[in-house]
Amino acid sequence: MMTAGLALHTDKYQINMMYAHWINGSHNTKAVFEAYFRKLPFGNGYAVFAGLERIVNYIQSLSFSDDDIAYLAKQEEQYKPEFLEELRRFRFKGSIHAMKEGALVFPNEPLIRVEGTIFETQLVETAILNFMNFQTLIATKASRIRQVAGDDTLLEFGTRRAQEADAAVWGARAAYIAGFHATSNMLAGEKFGIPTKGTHAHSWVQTFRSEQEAFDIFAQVMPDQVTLLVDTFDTLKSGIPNAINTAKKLEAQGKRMNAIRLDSGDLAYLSIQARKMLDDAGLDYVRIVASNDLDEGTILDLKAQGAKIDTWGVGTQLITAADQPALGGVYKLVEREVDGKMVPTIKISANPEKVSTPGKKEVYRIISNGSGKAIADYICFPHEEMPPENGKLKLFNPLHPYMRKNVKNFEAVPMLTPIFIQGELVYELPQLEEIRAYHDTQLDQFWPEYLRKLNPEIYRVNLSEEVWEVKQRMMAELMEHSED
Ligand SMILES: Nc1ncnc2c1ncn2[C@@H]1O[C@H](COP(=O)(O)OP(=O)(O)OP(=O)(O)O)[C@@H](O)[C@H]1O
Ligand SMILES: O=P(O)(O)OC[C@H]1O[C@H](OP(=O)(O)OP(=O)(O)O)[C@H](O)[C@@H]1O
Ligand SMILES: O=C(O)c1cccnc1
Repeated sequence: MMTAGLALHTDKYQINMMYAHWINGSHNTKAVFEAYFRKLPFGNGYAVFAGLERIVNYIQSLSFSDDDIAYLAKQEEQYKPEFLEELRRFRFKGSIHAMKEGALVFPNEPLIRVEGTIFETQLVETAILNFMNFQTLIATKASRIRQVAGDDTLLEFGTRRAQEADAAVWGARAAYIAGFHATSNMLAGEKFGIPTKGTHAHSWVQTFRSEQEAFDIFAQVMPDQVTLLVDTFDTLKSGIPNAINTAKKLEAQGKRMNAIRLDSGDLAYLSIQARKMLDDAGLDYVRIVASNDLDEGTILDLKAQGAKIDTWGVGTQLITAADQPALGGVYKLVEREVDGKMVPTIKISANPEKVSTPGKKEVYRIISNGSGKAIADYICFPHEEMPPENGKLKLFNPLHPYMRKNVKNFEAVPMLTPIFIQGELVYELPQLEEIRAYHDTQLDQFWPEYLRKLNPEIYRVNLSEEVWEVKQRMMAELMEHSED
């Protein structure tokens, strides 16, 4: 498990740029970077921001150990010893603003803003993107699964097929933020306080002379918690009848079996049959858990088929975000120091969508006072007054001029929260339950058309006129220069 000692969890080019800045004497030049993604994953209408706690842990313990320095000293770049001494003294002294975990977030808005020297802001790029991209991706995937599952219980079962330990543990946390109810991963339970749940494997049944014996023994050990896996031999002919026998034996002791688990075959048909068999035996309280490569599509389909499943165990498809295994979040320089003053900077691309938006920016969520619902996200410079003095806000999309809207009677909620100010942690990390509750209030702030899984409405993310003008001016200037 990767814990402390993540200073070298960065790409070599960051160290090389730090070195070149140091040689050049420009390493203390101030810089502002913003992290954002350009495209929502899974065709969803929103993403669920996650990763901040890991980022905070990382920044707080960011220092180069003796081993790190020794390793750097061996590189073919032959970094000078004085540079390595500089790294040995290194502490992050910059400022970080970020969305809160559980926030609904949208393309092209800054999710994390990092300010400091070019030296420190460059170093942290790789790890910040790594944590933000993965955890936001899994939280968003979990949110989609939660939508189709309605009020059913969702268990995260992915560890054995996750892309290694960190992904399993932090992925379990991301899934919990977005509405999963428990995880099978005990370390995630211990570390974060996520409720843990477990049934048993086929091997439990296989180690006994009979399925009945296996069920009875397991049920005696933890009677009220027990969930019996019924598909080792024949679900309808042996698994469910044996589970019913066990449940009856428990009843005779005044105890109640929790559930059965189906893990193969036609889960719609089998769950309907199982429900009937359990109900006919007077066991209407015994619930039905299903697992087996479940995903949002299969769950939706199973529900449409009338499956009688109360609890869904979801592993591989969730923890690997199998239908889109990466979120393409980027970290772009938006301001740099020139002669002691901060000036906006832009990155041009042949693809207009990839042109970065210059200048350090704030994000406001514009909430209608009438409906309490979000109207748009509004990106402006920190010096721009929000809400404007006249109380009116012009929302415009210069690429689609017909999409103009004037809003009055709104609240402008600042979305970027101070996390570190000049190296000091100023944010109290919320309890996981608070994050989960915050996520629910976030969902409540959006009309259903933005939340639906299929072909959601595109939520507005608008630039202020000033930001737009600066961007246009800088693009035009660069074009002029390139024509020379
Ligand atoms: N009624 C159903 N409608 C749609 N999908 C289903 C239904 N029942 C099960 N599934 C899904 O179909 C897939 C079936 O997987 P698979 O072909 O491996 O069969 P299996 O029953 O698991 O067989 P095995 O016994 O070999 O494990 C799983 O992803 C499962 O969730
Ligand atoms: O299918 P997933 O969504 O990834 O969910 C987790 C799966 O992992 C287990 O199977 P596995 O064959 O690994 O072990 P078992 O012997 O306990 O069935 C479990 O029975 C589920 O089928
Ligand atoms: O508890 C379970 O049933 C479980 C846990 C992990 C993976 N599959 C199933």
